[in-house]
Amino acid sequence: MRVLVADSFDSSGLDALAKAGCTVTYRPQAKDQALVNEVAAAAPDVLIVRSTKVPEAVLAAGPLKLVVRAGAGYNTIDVAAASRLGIYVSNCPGKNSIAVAELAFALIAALDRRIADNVADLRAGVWNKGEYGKARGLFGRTLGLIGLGGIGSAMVPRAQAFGMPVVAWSRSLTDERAAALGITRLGSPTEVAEQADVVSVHLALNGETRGLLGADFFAAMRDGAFFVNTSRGEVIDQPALAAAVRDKGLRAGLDVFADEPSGGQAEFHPAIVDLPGVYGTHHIGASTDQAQQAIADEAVRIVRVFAETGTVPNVVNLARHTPATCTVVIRHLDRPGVLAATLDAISLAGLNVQEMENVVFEGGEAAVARINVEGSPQAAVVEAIRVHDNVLDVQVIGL
Ligand SMILES: NC(=O)c1ccc[n+]([C@@H]2O[C@H](COP(=O)([O-])OP(=O)(O)OC[C@H]3O[C@@H](n4cnc5c(N)ncnc54)[C@H](O)[C@@H]3O)[C@@H](O)[C@H]2O)c1
Ligand SMILES: O=C(O)[C@H](O)COP(=O)(O)O
Repeated sequence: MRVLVADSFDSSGLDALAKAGCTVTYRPQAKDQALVNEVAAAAPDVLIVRSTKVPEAVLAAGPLKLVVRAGAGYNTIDVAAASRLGIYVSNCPGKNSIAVAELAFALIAALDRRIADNVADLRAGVWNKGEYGKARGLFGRTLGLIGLGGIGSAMVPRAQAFGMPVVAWSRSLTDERAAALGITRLGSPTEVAEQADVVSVHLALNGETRGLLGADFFAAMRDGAFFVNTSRGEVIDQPALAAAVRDKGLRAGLDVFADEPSGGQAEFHPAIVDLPGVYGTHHIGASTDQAQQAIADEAVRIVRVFAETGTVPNVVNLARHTPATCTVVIRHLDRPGVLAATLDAISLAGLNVQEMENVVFEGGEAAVARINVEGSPQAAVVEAIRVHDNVLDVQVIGL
């Protein structure tokens, strides 16, 4: 299996891929047209990336079968194009959650004590205990979480260790899960904004979450509250946040920015980072040795399973629902030609097969095929399948 790795990747992962028999091309700097050229030249089966953008031109440049996002968020991959081209997209869910939660807490503590300003003043020869001695402290202040997936969940025990009550909004959070976690479930992001002293955002970026937190959300936040975003810059309306920083004394810790560079070094100067009270970091949430090792292990596991079984762990772009309207269940003797004849009958009837499986009973004498089709097989089609010498029984179940 040929694997192109187009981002920095833990060396243990490169070694493990080679040990698994993969031919590995490592091009951590390949971006844009250079990446298109690398895919065309290396003809990889698998592309592994971190934040490197994977547009349709990259997907179409070679015989790719699988793109592995060595991380959590896959918004930088044109998933719709991958789906059209029949290319799997997988990610490594949960493997960097602790690292990101650690950074979010580092930002929260840094905002409270204004650590970055402390450091800058001291380096400039200014001693100012009078000013920097004014901090409210975190104990007893409420943390509001928006999104309670891998990272949001990792925030909860950390907040509890700091003595911070937690309120949260997440589309799938139930009262039962909230009670089990020892947190309070709220009904909307705005309610979180109203009730929290510190808000931390942990949403995936997609069509529904882009720009989700705008002027109304920041208007609902408490004066002087803290806002931390380690998810994606595009989830928030950055000018609205900047206005809230200026007008109501919000402090913000931002690890991610709209239109940030996808590589390790570049010119980049978003206006918001110049505001007093805003601490920006360089999209480093996942960048700990521990997290990158765990990510590499998972990316290698995905490639190995794919190479060894043809199935792919953690796929994010399989259809959740197909247009199938019924399942044709064929109990048959496990002989060559049964499935071919069945599919011929289905095809001749103009029915479109959506999904299928065939399971074999112990001993290998008999098997059952389940074929989900779009459309209703007429009695004649069912009979055409049933008359095959090795078919025992045919049943049609509506979906
Ligand atoms: N700063 C970093 O280095 C860093 C590292 C890892 C992840 N991230 C970002 O953080 C995000 C969250 O990571 P995670 O590991 O917790 O992912 P996750 O998939 O476990 O959680 C995603 C959360 O987003 C919510 N969500 C998704 N679509 C939604 C929608 N349409 N409406 C409402 N809620 C929706 C989910 O319900 C879930 O709560 C990632 O998608 C990624 O963008 C950043
Ligand atoms: O979604 C992720 O996993 C993070 O944003 C990490 O991005 P990175 O791999 O480019 O550091």
